Amino acid sequence: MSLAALRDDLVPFLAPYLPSNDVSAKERPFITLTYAQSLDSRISAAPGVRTAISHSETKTMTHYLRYHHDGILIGSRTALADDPGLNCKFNDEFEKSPRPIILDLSQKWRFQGSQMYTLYKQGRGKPPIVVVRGAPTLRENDVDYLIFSQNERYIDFEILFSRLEAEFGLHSVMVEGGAFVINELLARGDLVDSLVITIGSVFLGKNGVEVSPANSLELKDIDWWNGTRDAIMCARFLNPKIV
Ligand SMILES: NC(=O)C1=CN([C@@H]2O[C@H](COP(=O)(O)OP(=O)(O)OC[C@H]3O[C@@H](n4cnc5c(N)ncnc54)[C@H](OP(=O)(O)O)[C@@H]3O)[C@@H](O)[C@H]2O)C=CC1
Ligand SMILES: Nc1nc(O)c(N)c(N[C@@H]2O[C@H](COP(=O)(O)O)[C@@H](O)[C@H]2O)n1
Repeated sequence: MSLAALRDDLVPFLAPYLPSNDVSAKERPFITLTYAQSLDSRISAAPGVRTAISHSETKTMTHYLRYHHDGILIGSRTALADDPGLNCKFNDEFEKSPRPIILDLSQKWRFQGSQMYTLYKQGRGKPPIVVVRGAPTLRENDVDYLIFSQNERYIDFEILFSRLEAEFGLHSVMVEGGAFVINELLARGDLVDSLVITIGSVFLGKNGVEVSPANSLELKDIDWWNGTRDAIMCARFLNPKIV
């Protein structure tokens, strides 16, 4: 299904928060943390339940962000629950799809049979980079593996992002979720260059999957966009520090 047209006013609104076109290698990529949340700070109606929060206007905005990023990162539970495509449908410019990056340390997710696989085979998406702990138990065709040591329970995002730049040449990565990943990155504001949050006009209730940082955080460079049903807040972290 094709996307709604991008609202004209979203282009100047988002411009200051997008990665630059500078392709020279840096220590790490430009990082955008972006997700859609309800009014009660939930990103899905219940654990493992794919939940549409964004209106078609803001869904198109997400594909516009995908158009502007080299990589798109999600946690394994989002990959398993949502079976997402993670491609770029903006103007049907599928070749501008970001490289999916799946944090799948315990190796539960499979590319074959996924929506990402179907899109890749149709030439409408890219194959993933799967982040694993230890040697992959099953090496799938067309998948790149980013291998961490068996001893590492949780991956330090600073190291992960540096490796994505150094080993895969990704200059920009948008992090879409899920809650576990978002909460971890909210605690690492020093690594986040832009924050783009869609707020849908819905309450998802107490069973919903909540996003919330461990500590209070202050923002700067805040701007708001109002759509038909959703709003988007763009910002940067003020005094980001490691908590
Ligand atoms: N509204 C929105 O914008 C979005 C909503 N969602 C929703 O979010 C929900 C899923 O979120 P959630 O359950 O929190 O799961 P996540 O998608 O955040 O995945 C969590 C898993 O990712 C791996 N992981 C994350 N961080 C690290 C790290 N630093 N080091 C190693 N492994 C890591 C772990 O996998 P392992 O278990 O292998 O160790 C962990 O169990 C779904 O319902 C989905 O629909 C998702 C994205 C966006
Ligand atoms: N922007 C946005 N709005 C919502 O309402 C959502 N539920 C999500 N979810 C994220 O998008 C992924 C699905 O992507 P495809 O449409 O399949 O390409 C999903 O896995 C979440 O990361 N995002």
